[in-house]
Amino acid sequence: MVEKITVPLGSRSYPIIIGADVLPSIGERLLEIEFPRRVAVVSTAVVAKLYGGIIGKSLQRAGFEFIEINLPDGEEHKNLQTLESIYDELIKNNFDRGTGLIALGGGVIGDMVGFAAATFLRGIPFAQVPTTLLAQVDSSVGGKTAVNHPLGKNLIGAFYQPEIVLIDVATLSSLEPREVSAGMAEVVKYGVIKDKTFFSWLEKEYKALQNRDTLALIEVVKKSCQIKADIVEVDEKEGSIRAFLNYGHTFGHAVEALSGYGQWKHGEAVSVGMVVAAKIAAERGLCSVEDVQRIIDLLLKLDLPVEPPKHSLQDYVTAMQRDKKVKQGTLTMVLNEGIGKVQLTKIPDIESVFSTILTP
Ligand SMILES: NC(=O)c1ccc[n+]([C@@H]2O[C@H](COP(=O)([O-])OP(=O)(O)OC[C@H]3O[C@@H](n4cnc5c(N)ncnc54)[C@H](O)[C@@H]3O)[C@@H](O)[C@H]2O)c1
Ligand SMILES: O=C(O)C(=O)C[C@@H](O)[C@H](O)[C@H](O)COP(=O)(O)O
Ligand SMILES: [Zn+2]
Repeated sequence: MVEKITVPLGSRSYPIIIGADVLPSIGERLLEIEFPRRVAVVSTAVVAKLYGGIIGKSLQRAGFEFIEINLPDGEEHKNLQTLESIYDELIKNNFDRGTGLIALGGGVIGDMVGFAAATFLRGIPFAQVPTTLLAQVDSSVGGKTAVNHPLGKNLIGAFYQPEIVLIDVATLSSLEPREVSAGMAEVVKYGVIKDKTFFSWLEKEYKALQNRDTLALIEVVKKSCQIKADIVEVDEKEGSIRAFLNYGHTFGHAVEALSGYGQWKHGEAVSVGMVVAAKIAAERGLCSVEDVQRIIDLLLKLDLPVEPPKHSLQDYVTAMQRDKKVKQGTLTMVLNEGIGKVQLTKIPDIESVFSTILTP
């Protein structure tokens, strides 16, 4: 069974293919969309060892010429130095405007390869082949590409859409349980921002997802990609409602940067960030304390953290002032109205708002 969702963006529209045996047909699927016949498969050693062979065979069968580039693994390597190593390989191998990139891996690989594709020769086509739950439900879709700066997450990047997203949920069988939980944080986010019924479904079905039941995984990936595609269709470059997808990220990104990239998984930091956002929402009467508790309970069931790491209030404030939703010095946060709906709220007084939440 193969599901297909379209991200409708006019001439830059693209398909998301979701199934449990998609990798062996990658070559044919890239031929169908007239992807360049000379490509670089960019991955990490771990993922290339697991899935590079299947992809290589499929590309070869379909007549593609390809090279493989393996990058160092982990959030701590999502930076300009690693990006430069991609350009180096492409230039050494004479990649030109008739070539393309394939991002094979988690969100770190997808974000970096997307940014390399956006900038190399001012833009070459790329395909997303996400292999973590987080990348399948979120990062491979929507065209946000970036690297981190030591002082802040994703501060250097571009909006650049892939030509296709090829999702094989069978790749999730080799994932560490901690990575499944991290991906589920972004899934919970979709329930809180957009769909109360989906949130309730997650409260009931979370075990099937943790056990990696194939049908449950396809269902959750499909639902998540559809919610994201619907938002991106309306607001590709975050002029308005796309910011809803940033729920939990203002505080989450501060946690990641302050703790040292890689110490907290992105999904774990978002988990804590959602709890913080929900508590602020409750303080302002936007949601009830029962709603906050429901969010906490679901995150705990998914083995996700709900308490922030200890950093000074001033460090948190400084980090959050670098959020991309700060304009003319004022932060806009995404706050939940109950469960299933969010709003954008200006926070001119970050320090006083967060001192109430962070001080026990
Ligand atoms: N662009 C976006 O819209 C967007 C959305 C959400 C998150 N992100 C970014 O995504 C990144 C997090 O992505 P992530 O959680 O996938 O982390 P990740 O890319 O670091 O992958 C997690 C780990 O899983 C390993 N791995 C990948 N696939 C595997 C598989 N099938 N089997 C076994 N191991 C596998 C990787 O080697 C890595 O060690 C962050 O940098 C975050 O900022 C971007
Ligand atoms: O696609 C989006 O828009 C998102 O905000 C999705 C987030 O899950 C993702 O982590 C994104 O990279 C954060 O964006 P940023 O603009 O805050 O860096
Ligand atoms: Zn995220």
